[in-house]
Amino acid sequence: MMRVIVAGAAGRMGRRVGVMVDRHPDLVYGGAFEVPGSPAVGSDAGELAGLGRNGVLIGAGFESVIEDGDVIIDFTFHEATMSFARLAADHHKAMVIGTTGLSGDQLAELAELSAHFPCVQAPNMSVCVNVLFKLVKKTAAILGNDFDIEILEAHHNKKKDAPSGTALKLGELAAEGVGRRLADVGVYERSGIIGERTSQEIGIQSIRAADIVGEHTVFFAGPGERLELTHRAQTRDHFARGATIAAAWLAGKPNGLYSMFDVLDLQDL
Ligand SMILES: NC(=O)C1=CN([C@@H]2O[C@H](COP(=O)(O)OP(=O)(O)OC[C@H]3O[C@@H](n4cnc5c(N)ncnc54)[C@H](OP(=O)(O)O)[C@@H]3O)[C@@H](O)[C@H]2O)C=CC1
Ligand SMILES: O=C(O)C1=N[C@H](C(=O)O)C[C@H](O)C1
Repeated sequence: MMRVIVAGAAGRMGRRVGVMVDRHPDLVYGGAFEVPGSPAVGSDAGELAGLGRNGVLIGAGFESVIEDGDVIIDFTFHEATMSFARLAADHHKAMVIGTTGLSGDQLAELAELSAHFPCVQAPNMSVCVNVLFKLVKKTAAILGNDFDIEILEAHHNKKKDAPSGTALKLGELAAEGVGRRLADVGVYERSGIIGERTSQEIGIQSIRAADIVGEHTVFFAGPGERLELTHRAQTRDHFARGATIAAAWLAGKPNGLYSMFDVLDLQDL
C-alpha cells in the first residue's frame, strides 16, 4: 500500500483527491495539509471530503506531515508546488503534480530536482484529455498548413491562471504537429485593428464564468469546413482519479520526471 499525503486537502481538487484515494485499492490516505494559518488546519480530512471521519487531521504545512506518506498529490499553487517539490526531493518522497501555471524556469528546476525523486507532472490528469492531446498532434500533422488552428478554453471564475495548462499543452502539441513552436506562434489576445490573421499563428482564448469545471476545444478551420475536437469535464473526479492512478504507478519507479503519457502508456502512440 502507498500512503498518500494530499497537499491543499481542503481545496476543490484536494477534497476529490481524498475521495479517489479512499476508492483506490493500492492507496491509503496517510496525511493532509494546508497552508499554516488556514481555517482548515486541524479539521478531519475525511469529513471535509465527505467521506466521514478518517482520523487524518489537516496539518499546518508540508513539513508537519512529511513522514505520514510515501507520495504527495499536489493541486495547489505554482510557488507552493515548487517548495513542496524541493522538500520531496530532499526526503526522497514521490510526487504527483497537477498544479498548473508553472513557469518555464520552474519546470526546468523540477526536471533537475527529479534526479532525487520520482515525479509525475501533467496539466491534465484526465484519461480522455490525454487521448485528446494525442489526437490533436496527429490531426494537426494530417491537416497541415491549410487549416487555421485556434483553441478555446472555459473554466470557473475562481481559476487563477490563464490560459489553462491544458490549453497551453494543446497549443504546444498542435504546433509540434505542424512543425512550429508555440513560443513563436501563440497569440493570446486580439483587440483593436490587428490586421488579418497570419497563417502560422495559433490563437488561445480563455473564458472564465461561474462554475464551469473545464472545457477545451481545438478548432481546425479550413476553406469551407471545420473540425472541432472538444473535451468537457462535468466533474473534477476524472482529474482526481487520474492523479491517484499516477500515484499508484509511481511505486518503485526510478527517480525522474514523468508525464501522464508514461502513466497511461501513451508515449509511443
Ligand atoms: N492537472 C489537472 O488535472 C488539474 C489541475 N488543476 C490545477 O490544480 C490547482 C488547484 O486547483 P483547485 O483545486 O481548483 O484550487 P483551490 O484553490 O480550490 O485549491 C488549492 C488549495 O491549495 C491550498 N494551498 C495554497 N497554497 C498552499 C500552501 N503553501 N500549502 C498548502 N496548501 C496550499 C489552497 O489554500 P487557500 O485556499 O487557503 O489558498 C487551497 O485549499 C490549479 O493550478 C489548477 O489549475 C485543477 C484541476 C485538474
Ligand atoms: O483550474 C482548473 O479547474 C483546471 N485546471 C487545469 C488546467 O489549467 O488545465 C485542468 C482542468 O481543466 C481544470
